Amino acid sequence: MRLRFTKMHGLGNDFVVIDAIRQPVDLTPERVRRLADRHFGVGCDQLLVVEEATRPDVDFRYRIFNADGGEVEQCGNGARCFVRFVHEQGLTAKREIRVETRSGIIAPRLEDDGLVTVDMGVPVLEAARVPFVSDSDAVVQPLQVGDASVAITAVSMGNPHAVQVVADVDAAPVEVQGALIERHPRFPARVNAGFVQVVDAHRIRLRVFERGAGETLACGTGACAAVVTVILRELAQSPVRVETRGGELDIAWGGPGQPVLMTGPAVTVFAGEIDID
Ligand SMILES: N[C@@H](CCC[C@H](N)C(=O)O)C(=O)O
Repeated sequence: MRLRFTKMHGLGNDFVVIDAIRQPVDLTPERVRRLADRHFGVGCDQLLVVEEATRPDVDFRYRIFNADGGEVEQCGNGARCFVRFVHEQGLTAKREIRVETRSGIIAPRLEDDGLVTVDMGVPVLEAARVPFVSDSDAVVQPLQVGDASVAITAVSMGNPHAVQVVADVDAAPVEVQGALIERHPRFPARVNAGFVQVVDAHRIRLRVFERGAGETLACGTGACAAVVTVILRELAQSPVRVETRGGELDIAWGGPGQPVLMTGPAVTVFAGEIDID
């Protein structure tokens, strides 16, 4: 199978984007892993597939696969790249679009300055399985990770995140602890592990060990989950600028029951074709 693809990134979280509207695409987990391979394929953290909508009230369907081949529910940096892709490819002229994902509909908007704002939906506090909680036990929970007991907030942004607050994100044991948290029995579907340092009421620093991809330079849904966490823990207030190793994102959240708005860049790097068996 010969596939046309576009390589994109959002703050260094990189993607292979495939148009499945204008070419036949048949992906298996093995093919995803080969495309994502940085030595034998194109290389990416996630593969994004753009498809026709399956319902009349949305413009497109968008599917997300981690580098390990697993299909997942949501991807924030990918959502921004998705909008830039459908514009650059002439698939739509709309600046505000509605997109089906595995975890529901999101609404990204291409701004006049080229940045993209995405309504990422209402976060859910996993411990309580409700979007509105006042119970602090549900906000901060102990998790035994190897020899350490860490205090996590389990937030779903459509996909799962376990966020902990650390004193210094550069010194945080992201690789070692992130890998243990990703596969912790508390999260049967595995989880993205976030490490957040509060700089001041409107600025945090973040690293994320992503499920199915390892540590990435930035994670959009991770940034949303981190902001929800620090606001619920009363360590910060909306809006919050999130510093990642790949750059900065702006996140606004009005509190429980409200959607999270994420604004940041999306960049096209190159396009190509690849033969994949
Ligand atoms: N990098 C993404 C998240 C991609 C999916 C994640 N690894 C998961 O398994 O849930 C983002 O920008 O949100």
